[in-house]
Amino acid sequence: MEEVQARAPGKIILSGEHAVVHGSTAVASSISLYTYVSLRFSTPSDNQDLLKLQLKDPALEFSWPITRIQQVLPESAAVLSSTPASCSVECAKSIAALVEELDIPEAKIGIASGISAFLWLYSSIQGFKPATVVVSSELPLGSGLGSSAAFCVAMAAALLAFTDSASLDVNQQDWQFFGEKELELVNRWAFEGEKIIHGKPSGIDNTVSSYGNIISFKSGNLTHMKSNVPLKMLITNTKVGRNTKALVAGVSERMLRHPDAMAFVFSAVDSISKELTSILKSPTPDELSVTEKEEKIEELMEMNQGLLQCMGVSHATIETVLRTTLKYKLASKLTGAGGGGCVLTLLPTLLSGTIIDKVITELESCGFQCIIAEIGGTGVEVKFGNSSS
Ligand SMILES: Nc1ncnc2c1ncn2[C@@H]1O[C@H](COP(=O)(O)OP(=O)(O)OP(=O)(O)O)[C@@H](O)[C@H]1O
Ligand SMILES: C[C@@](O)(CCO)CC(=O)[O-]
Ligand SMILES: [Mg+2]
Repeated sequence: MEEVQARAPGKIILSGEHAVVHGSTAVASSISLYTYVSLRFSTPSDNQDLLKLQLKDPALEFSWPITRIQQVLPESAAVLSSTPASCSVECAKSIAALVEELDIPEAKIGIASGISAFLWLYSSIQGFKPATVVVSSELPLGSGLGSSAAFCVAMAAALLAFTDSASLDVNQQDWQFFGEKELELVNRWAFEGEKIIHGKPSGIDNTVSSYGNIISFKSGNLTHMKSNVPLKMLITNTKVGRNTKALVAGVSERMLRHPDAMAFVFSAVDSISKELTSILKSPTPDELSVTEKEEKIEELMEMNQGLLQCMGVSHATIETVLRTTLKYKLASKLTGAGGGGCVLTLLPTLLSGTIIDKVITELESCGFQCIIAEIGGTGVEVKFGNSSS
């Protein structure tokens, strides 16, 4: 049987987005919303030499003759699946040519980077085999919940599942995790995909999607942790689309214009993330200390949001969410790249359901979409057999 499914979670960044690209510490958590990738290799009875890609979320399908891909991407055949490699500038140009041939509708042109990442990962890990790949997601795309990372992690997992690098039980029909060494390989390949979509990613998004739970991350070094505080977050999607690559580039340009001031901003974010890490890791003996910790976390979120405004990545709709939740004495901060997208609001343990309902009603009356997702769930998993099972 030559079919496998992979699923990888989205994420929220509790502190440190953007600054993490410049070497500060960041704290991120997986959330229980997943992207699914199914991979089925063609058999001789299929009698076709196409690589097919079905993207359920933008409702688009594409296919390429394998010979066309081989003609355009000969060098990727030299890449070993056990040695993640970046897509070279020449290769990126070749892939761009393949993607331009697709005539993607202008309104959905943002998915071009995802298709490019797919072509690089597929040809590098699996070479030139006819297959059908289907992608679907519970995550809003381009909203700050790590949809690109979940896409790349689930894709890398499905592609590696059939290689010698993966120590998996192909006869097991249930969801299963990779071994530690293989999971690192999935994460490193996903990072190569994120580079194509994000431009200059820090690696925190694909790492928390690969490993799950909560991580403290600084320049590739990570600390895995489970929160000793029962963090309950309201996620408000402003539904303002934006592009992480452009927002990350904008912060780098501001840093070049104001190097000293921005260095202090990044350093302050580093301190906030380190304090948040120690709060989350410290034991919580009783309810009082939970409330005390929640108050500290709220203050850190508020301070981080102020620094994100310094970086120029807030947005009018994000400010509307901040003002609305502040009326109820709740702390909020953007999560992910900002510029629209999603905003986190901490819901303290002692907050009444009535207040939560009022906040959600007011936010949704602004046209926003609110979800309360469990945070700190599992990382990437794979399941052999067809996706209907
Ligand atoms: N399910 C999917 N199907 C197809 N393409 C996807 C999917 N999920 C993500 N992508 C690709 O990733 C892009 C969105 O990535 P982007 O980094 O801009 O947003 P995000 O990852 O949701 O937010 P953030 O990086 O701030 O967490 C899409 O435009 C598309 O190219
Ligand atoms: C904005 C950013 O810090 C997080 C995006 O979710 C980019 C990155 O770290 O790759
Ligand atoms: Mg992304």
